Amino acid sequence: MAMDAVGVIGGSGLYEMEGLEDVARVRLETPFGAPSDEYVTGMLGGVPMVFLPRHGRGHRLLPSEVNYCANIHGMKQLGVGRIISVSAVGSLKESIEPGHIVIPDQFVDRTKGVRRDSFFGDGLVAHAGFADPVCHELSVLLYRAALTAGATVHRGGTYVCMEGPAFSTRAESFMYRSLDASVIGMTNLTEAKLAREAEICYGIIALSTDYDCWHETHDDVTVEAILEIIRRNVAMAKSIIRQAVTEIRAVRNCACATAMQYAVLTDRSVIPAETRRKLDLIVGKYL
Ligand SMILES: CSC[C@H]1O[C@H](OP(=O)(O)O)[C@H](O)[C@@H]1O
Ligand SMILES: Nc1ncnc2[nH]cnc12
Repeated sequence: MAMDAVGVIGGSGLYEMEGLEDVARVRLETPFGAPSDEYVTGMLGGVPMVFLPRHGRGHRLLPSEVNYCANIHGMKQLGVGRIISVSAVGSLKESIEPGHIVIPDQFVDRTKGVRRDSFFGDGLVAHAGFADPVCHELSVLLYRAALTAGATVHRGGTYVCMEGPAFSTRAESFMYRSLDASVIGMTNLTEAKLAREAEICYGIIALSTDYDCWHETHDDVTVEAILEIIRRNVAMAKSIIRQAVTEIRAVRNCACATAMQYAVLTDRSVIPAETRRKLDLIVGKYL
């Protein structure tokens, strides 16, 4: 059996992935609309890879405007079994300094229902288990790869996913700290939910770029400061990916691949034909 591809979703500051062989650009349509940009497919150390810049090339899409459903559906169409997200995050802990890497394993949802975060609806009800929202095996792999690549890396932690686009108020930032959350960003929770529904493993390389606005002796977050830290650390993120890919196994042994096996509630006889068609790639095998 051919190996599943590894998808990389590049966040702020990561719009291209160099070093792939046999590169092709693929423009896809999905039943959920258009993805953020063309996918780039290629090979890395013998592993099939698919890259997509989350906000589009040129960073054109707000976190709330990204069509996450289309992005994940496109990854599924291209045979992706694991997604590595690369993201910029604000730090909510003193010990997570700008320039450090975090591999988050939990989320707090502060999105506002503006963005679509489920493939389901339109006559088909399903509830995915999301107690452990990222793939443990993939996260361990990313943690080890980050150590090998020479990063200062924090294993685990809670990612607060806010709606944006404005950054947090100081009161909000203090509130997230009181929850013992580790980092804050605007994108990853939505992707993790959809990846779970699509039975794709999801793991995060989060680059700490700032101390948000809670720190007494560091400046409040600005885009300029974020971009400067990303510029200095983007090579590290790419080297973590390259390292991780060399150790990825052909077969997935985690629960992600069968996550939706018992998730569909709707009586099969009442699912509208159009909805069946739309969701065929996601849960067709269970209907
Ligand atoms: C660059 S400012 C805030 C922006 O950066 C993060 O993006 P991504 O998660 O795609 O790396 C954050 O979530 C915001 O979208
Ligand atoms: N402080 C912050 N808040 C939200 N998203 C971010 N991305 C990077 N830094 C951030």
